[in-house]
Amino acid sequence: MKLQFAMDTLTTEAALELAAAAAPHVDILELGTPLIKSAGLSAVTAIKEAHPDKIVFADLKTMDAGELEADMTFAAGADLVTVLGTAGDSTIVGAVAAAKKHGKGVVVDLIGVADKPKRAKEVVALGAEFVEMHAGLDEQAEEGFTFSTLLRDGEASGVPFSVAGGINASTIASVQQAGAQVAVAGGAIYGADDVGAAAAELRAAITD
Ligand SMILES: O=C(CO)[C@H](O)[C@H](O)COP(=O)(O)O
Repeated sequence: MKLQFAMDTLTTEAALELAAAAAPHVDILELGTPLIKSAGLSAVTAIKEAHPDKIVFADLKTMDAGELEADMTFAAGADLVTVLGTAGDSTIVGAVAAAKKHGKGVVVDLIGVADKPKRAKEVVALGAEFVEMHAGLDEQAEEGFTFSTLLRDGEASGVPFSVAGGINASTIASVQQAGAQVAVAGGAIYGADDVGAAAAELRAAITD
Protein backbone atom coordinates (compact mmCIF):
# COMPACT_ATOMS: atom_id res chain seq x y z
CA MET A 1 0.00 0.00 0.00
CA LYS A 2 1.25 3.45 -0.90
CA LEU A 3 1.32 6.36 1.54
CA GLN A 4 0.04 9.74 0.34
CA PHE A 5 0.75 12.94 2.26
CA ALA A 6 -1.97 15.59 1.84
CA MET A 7 -0.33 18.98 2.29
CA ASP A 8 -3.24 21.13 3.37
CA THR A 9 -1.29 24.32 3.76
CA LEU A 10 -1.58 27.67 2.01
CA THR A 11 1.76 28.68 0.55
CA THR A 12 4.27 27.08 -1.78
CA GLU A 13 7.03 27.76 0.74
CA ALA A 14 5.19 25.89 3.48
CA ALA A 15 4.42 23.02 1.13
CA LEU A 16 8.06 22.74 0.06
CA GLU A 17 9.09 22.61 3.71
CA LEU A 18 6.51 19.92 4.53
CA ALA A 19 7.43 17.92 1.44
CA ALA A 20 11.14 18.02 2.24
CA ALA A 21 10.51 16.64 5.73
CA ALA A 22 8.06 13.91 4.71
CA ALA A 23 9.34 12.85 1.29
CA PRO A 24 11.70 10.10 2.49
CA HIS A 25 8.71 8.28 4.00
CA VAL A 26 5.88 8.81 1.49
CA ASP A 27 5.13 7.77 -2.08
CA ILE A 28 2.70 10.47 -3.13
CA LEU A 29 2.89 14.20 -2.39
CA GLU A 30 -0.56 15.78 -2.52
CA LEU A 31 -1.16 19.48 -2.99
CA GLY A 32 -4.40 20.01 -1.07
CA THR A 33 -7.29 21.93 -2.59
CA PRO A 34 -6.78 25.03 -0.39
CA LEU A 35 -3.09 25.15 -1.37
CA ILE A 36 -3.89 25.08 -5.09
CA LYS A 37 -6.60 27.73 -4.63
CA SER A 38 -4.25 29.90 -2.63
CA ALA A 39 -0.96 29.48 -4.47
CA GLY A 40 -2.07 28.40 -7.94
CA LEU A 41 -0.63 25.81 -10.28
CA SER A 42 2.88 27.18 -9.86
CA ALA A 43 2.86 25.29 -6.54
CA VAL A 44 2.38 22.03 -8.46
CA THR A 45 5.39 22.86 -10.63
CA ALA A 46 7.51 23.76 -7.59
CA ILE A 47 6.74 20.48 -5.81
CA LYS A 48 7.38 18.37 -8.91
CA GLU A 49 10.68 20.16 -9.59
CA ALA A 50 11.78 19.62 -5.98
CA HIS A 51 10.61 15.96 -5.93
CA PRO A 52 10.75 14.53 -9.46
CA ASP A 53 10.89 10.98 -8.08
CA LYS A 54 7.55 11.31 -6.22
CA ILE A 55 4.03 10.99 -7.57
CA VAL A 56 2.60 14.52 -7.44
CA PHE A 57 -1.12 14.58 -6.76
CA ALA A 58 -3.13 17.75 -7.37
CA ASP A 59 -6.37 17.68 -5.39
CA LEU A 60 -8.32 19.85 -7.81
CA LYS A 61 -11.75 18.43 -6.86
CA THR A 62 -12.88 19.37 -10.36
CA MET A 63 -16.65 19.61 -10.83
CA ASP A 64 -16.82 21.00 -14.38
CA ALA A 65 -14.49 21.66 -17.34
CA GLY A 66 -12.75 18.36 -16.64
CA GLU A 67 -10.54 18.30 -19.70
CA LEU A 68 -9.36 21.90 -19.36
CA GLU A 69 -8.61 21.76 -15.63
CA ALA A 70 -6.85 18.40 -15.88
CA ASP A 71 -4.87 19.40 -18.98
CA MET A 72 -3.44 22.57 -17.44
CA THR A 73 -2.60 20.76 -14.19
CA PHE A 74 -0.80 17.90 -15.91
CA ALA A 75 1.08 20.50 -17.96
CA ALA A 76 2.14 22.12 -14.66
CA GLY A 77 3.68 18.84 -13.48
CA ALA A 78 0.97 16.79 -11.77
CA ASP A 79 0.92 13.01 -12.16
CA LEU A 80 -2.58 12.56 -10.75
CA VAL A 81 -5.52 14.97 -10.47
CA THR A 82 -8.88 14.59 -8.75
CA VAL A 83 -12.33 15.01 -10.21
CA LEU A 84 -15.40 14.79 -7.97
CA GLY A 85 -17.56 11.70 -8.24
CA THR A 86 -20.62 13.95 -8.07
CA ALA A 87 -19.58 15.53 -11.38
CA GLY A 88 -21.25 14.41 -14.56
CA ASP A 89 -19.78 11.55 -16.53
CA SER A 90 -18.74 13.93 -19.32
CA THR A 91 -16.54 15.86 -16.88
CA ILE A 92 -14.78 12.66 -15.83
CA VAL A 93 -14.43 11.52 -19.45
CA GLY A 94 -12.88 14.90 -20.32
CA ALA A 95 -10.33 14.67 -17.51
CA VAL A 96 -9.47 11.11 -18.56
CA ALA A 97 -8.88 12.34 -22.11
CA ALA A 98 -6.39 14.90 -20.79
CA ALA A 99 -4.71 12.22 -18.67
CA LYS A 100 -4.29 9.97 -21.70
CA LYS A 101 -2.78 12.86 -23.67
CA HIS A 102 -0.17 13.42 -20.94
CA GLY A 103 0.33 9.78 -19.93
CA LYS A 104 -1.00 10.60 -16.42
CA GLY A 105 -4.04 9.60 -14.33
CA VAL A 106 -7.36 10.71 -12.87
CA VAL A 107 -8.53 9.87 -9.36
CA VAL A 108 -12.22 10.29 -8.61
CA ASP A 109 -12.94 11.66 -5.14
CA LEU A 110 -16.17 10.19 -3.77
CA ILE A 111 -16.64 12.85 -1.07
CA GLY A 112 -20.36 13.50 -0.68
CA VAL A 113 -21.43 10.54 -2.85
CA ALA A 114 -24.19 8.56 -1.13
CA ASP A 115 -23.62 5.20 -2.82
CA LYS A 116 -19.83 5.14 -3.08
CA PRO A 117 -19.40 1.49 -4.23
CA LYS A 118 -21.83 2.02 -7.13
CA ARG A 119 -20.26 5.28 -8.31
CA ALA A 120 -16.78 3.80 -7.86
CA LYS A 121 -17.53 1.06 -10.38
CA GLU A 122 -19.01 3.59 -12.83
CA VAL A 123 -16.06 5.99 -12.79
CA VAL A 124 -13.42 3.27 -13.09
CA ALA A 125 -15.33 2.06 -16.17
CA LEU A 126 -15.00 5.65 -17.48
CA GLY A 127 -11.22 5.46 -17.12
CA ALA A 128 -10.36 6.63 -13.59
CA GLU A 129 -7.15 5.08 -12.21
CA PHE A 130 -8.71 4.63 -8.80
CA VAL A 131 -11.29 6.19 -6.51
CA GLU A 132 -10.84 7.95 -3.19
CA MET A 133 -13.12 6.82 -0.38
CA HIS A 134 -13.11 10.18 1.34
CA ALA A 135 -14.68 11.83 4.34
CA GLY A 136 -13.66 15.47 4.18
CA LEU A 137 -12.61 17.71 7.02
CA ASP A 138 -16.16 18.97 7.63
CA GLU A 139 -17.65 15.48 7.61
CA GLN A 140 -14.97 14.29 10.04
CA ALA A 141 -16.09 17.02 12.46
CA GLU A 142 -19.75 15.97 12.32
CA GLU A 143 -21.24 14.11 15.25
CA GLY A 144 -21.41 10.39 14.68
CA PHE A 145 -18.73 10.30 11.99
CA THR A 146 -17.30 6.84 11.61
CA PHE A 147 -14.26 5.98 9.61
CA SER A 148 -15.30 2.33 9.20
CA THR A 149 -17.90 3.19 6.54
CA LEU A 150 -15.11 4.23 4.19
CA LEU A 151 -13.37 0.87 4.62
CA ARG A 152 -16.61 -1.05 4.09
CA ASP A 153 -17.37 0.96 0.94
CA GLY A 154 -13.85 0.42 -0.38
CA GLU A 155 -14.09 -3.32 0.10
CA ALA A 156 -17.56 -3.40 -1.47
CA SER A 157 -16.50 -1.39 -4.53
CA GLY A 158 -14.35 -4.11 -6.07
CA VAL A 159 -12.16 -1.47 -7.74
CA PRO A 160 -8.80 0.09 -6.76
CA PHE A 161 -9.29 2.67 -4.01
CA SER A 162 -7.59 5.03 -1.62
CA VAL A 163 -8.94 6.09 1.77
CA ALA A 164 -8.85 9.61 3.23
CA GLY A 165 -10.55 10.89 6.34
CA GLY A 166 -8.35 11.59 9.29
CA ILE A 167 -6.13 8.52 8.97
CA ASN A 168 -3.53 8.30 11.72
CA ALA A 169 -0.92 5.85 13.01
CA SER A 170 -3.50 3.84 14.92
CA THR A 171 -5.95 3.46 11.99
CA ILE A 172 -3.68 3.05 8.97
CA ALA A 173 -3.29 -0.72 9.44
CA SER A 174 -7.06 -1.15 9.12
CA VAL A 175 -6.93 0.73 5.81
CA GLN A 176 -4.37 -1.72 4.51
CA GLN A 177 -6.41 -4.67 5.81
CA ALA A 178 -9.45 -3.38 3.88
CA GLY A 179 -7.44 -3.71 0.68
CA ALA A 180 -6.74 -0.07 -0.14
CA GLN A 181 -4.00 0.72 -2.66
CA VAL A 182 -3.29 4.09 -1.04
CA ALA A 183 -3.72 5.57 2.44
CA VAL A 184 -4.00 9.36 2.51
CA ALA A 185 -2.91 11.24 5.61
CA GLY A 186 -3.00 14.99 6.05
CA GLY A 187 -3.47 16.33 9.56
CA ALA A 188 -1.72 13.38 11.19
CA ILE A 189 1.49 14.46 9.43
CA TYR A 190 1.33 18.23 8.89
CA GLY A 191 -0.16 18.76 12.35
CA ALA A 192 2.68 16.97 14.12
CA ASP A 193 5.53 18.76 15.83
CA ASP A 194 7.97 16.56 13.92
CA VAL A 195 6.59 16.12 10.41
CA GLY A 196 9.28 13.66 9.33
CA ALA A 197 8.80 11.48 12.40
CA ALA A 198 5.02 11.44 11.95
CA ALA A 199 5.37 10.35 8.31
CA ALA A 200 7.91 7.70 9.34
CA GLU A 201 5.51 6.36 12.00
CA LEU A 202 2.73 5.96 9.43
CA ARG A 203 5.14 4.29 7.00
CA ALA A 204 6.27 1.87 9.71
CA ALA A 205 2.67 0.79 10.30
CA ILE A 206 2.36 -0.36 6.66
CA THR A 207 3.51 -3.86 5.80
CA ASP A 208 4.71 -4.26 2.21
O1 LIG B 1 -8.85 16.41 0.83
C1 LIG B 1 -8.87 16.71 2.00
C2 LIG B 1 -9.97 17.49 2.57
O2 LIG B 1 -10.97 17.72 1.61
C3 LIG B 1 -7.76 16.26 2.92
O3 LIG B 1 -6.56 16.50 2.30
C4 LIG B 1 -7.91 14.77 3.22
O4 LIG B 1 -9.11 14.59 3.96
C5 LIG B 1 -6.72 14.22 4.03
O5 LIG B 1 -6.52 14.98 5.17
P1 LIG B 1 -6.86 14.40 6.65
O6 LIG B 1 -5.99 13.19 6.86
O7 LIG B 1 -6.48 15.54 7.56
O8 LIG B 1 -8.32 14.07 6.63
